[in-house]
Amino acid sequence: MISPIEWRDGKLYILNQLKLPVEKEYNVKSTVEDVFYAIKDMELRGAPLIGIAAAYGVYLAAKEIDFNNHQEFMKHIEEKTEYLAQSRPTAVNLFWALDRMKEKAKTLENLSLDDKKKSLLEEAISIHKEDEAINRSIGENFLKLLKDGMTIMTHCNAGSLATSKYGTATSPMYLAKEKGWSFKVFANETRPYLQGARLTAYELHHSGVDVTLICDNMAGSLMAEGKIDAIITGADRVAANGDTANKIGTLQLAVMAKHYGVPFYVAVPTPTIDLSTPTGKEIPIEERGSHEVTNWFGKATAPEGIKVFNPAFDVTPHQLITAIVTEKGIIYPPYNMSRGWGC
Ligand SMILES: CSC[C@H]1O[C@H](OP(=O)(O)O)[C@H](O)[C@@H]1O
Repeated sequence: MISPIEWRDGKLYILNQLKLPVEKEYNVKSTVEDVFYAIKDMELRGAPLIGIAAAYGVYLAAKEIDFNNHQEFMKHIEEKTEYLAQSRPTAVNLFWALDRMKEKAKTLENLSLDDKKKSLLEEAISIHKEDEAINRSIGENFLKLLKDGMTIMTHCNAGSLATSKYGTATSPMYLAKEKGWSFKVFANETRPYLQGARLTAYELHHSGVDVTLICDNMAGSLMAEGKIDAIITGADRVAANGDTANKIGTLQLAVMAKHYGVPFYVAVPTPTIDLSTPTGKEIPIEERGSHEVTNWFGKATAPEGIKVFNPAFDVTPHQLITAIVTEKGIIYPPYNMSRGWGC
C-alpha cells in the first residue's frame, strides 16, 4: 500500500497526489505554510490525512519558536492553528487534529522549549499512528457485514491515499484480500477532480484488488442490473444526527441505492463525527475553483469564461444510510451520535 505521508529523518514527506497516477513524487514540507498549501491545493487530501498533515504542521510551526515564555508560545501555536484551519472547511478531522495539538501544547508549560517541541512532534506522530489502527478496525467491523464474493461500489478516494494506511472505505477491501476473500470493486471516477480514477483505481489496482473504473453516470445502471451488493463511501463530516458530508456525487448514489435496495454504508473514523454540528444543514460545504471543472491538466474541457458551480461535497441525509461503520463498531439508525457513537 502506498503511503501518502511519512515522517522520517526529521522531515515531513508528502506524496503529491496531483501528479498521480502518472508520477509518484514525494516532497519535503518544512514549514507550516508548506503544509497549509499542500492541504489547500490538494497535493494531499482526504479527511483523516488532512488531520494528520495539520498535526505535523502545528509541530513545524512550533519548531520556528525561539522563546520559552509559555503565554507567547501558546499565542504562536493558536495563531498557526487558526491559519491551518483556513485551508479547507469541510473535513472536520482538520479541526479535530488542530484542537488536539492545541490541547497538548497547553499541558507543556513546565517543559523546556526543546521538550515542548519534542512533545508536539510525538503527539503528531501518535495521531498518525492511531489512524492506521483506526482504519484497520473499521475494515474488521465491515467484514462482519460483508461476504466473500461481493461486488462493492465506492466513490472518490477514501483509501490508503486519504489516510495513514488501509483507508476507511477501502479497508475492508484490503483486509478481505488478506483473508483470501475476493471482492469485485467498482470505483467511480468522481468528477471533477477524479480522485476515484486517479487515486482509488490506482491504489487498488496496484494492490491486486479486482477493481473496475467507471464514469459517475454509469453507477445507476449497474445498480438497476442488480450488479452491486453494497456501496461503501468515506466521509468528511458526520453530524450529530448522522447526516454525512462526503465527496460531491455521494448523495445521488445514496438516493439510487435506496431506490434499488442496495445497502449504503459509510466508513467513519470517530474523529470524523462532529457532535457540535447538529445536522447536515450546518456542515460548511467547500466550493472550489472553476478551473477544476473547465480544465484537466491544462486542457480546456469547457468554453472560456463559462459560469461554473463547483461544490466539493454534498450531504447525504441519515435516512439514506444503512449503517455507519466506525472503529468502535457498527452504528445503525436511528443515529444519535451523542450516545457514545451509538455502537
Ligand atoms: C477517508 S475519507 C476521505 C474523503 O475525503 C475526500 O474528499 P477530498 O478528496 O476533497 O479531500 C472524499 O470526500 C473522501 O470520501
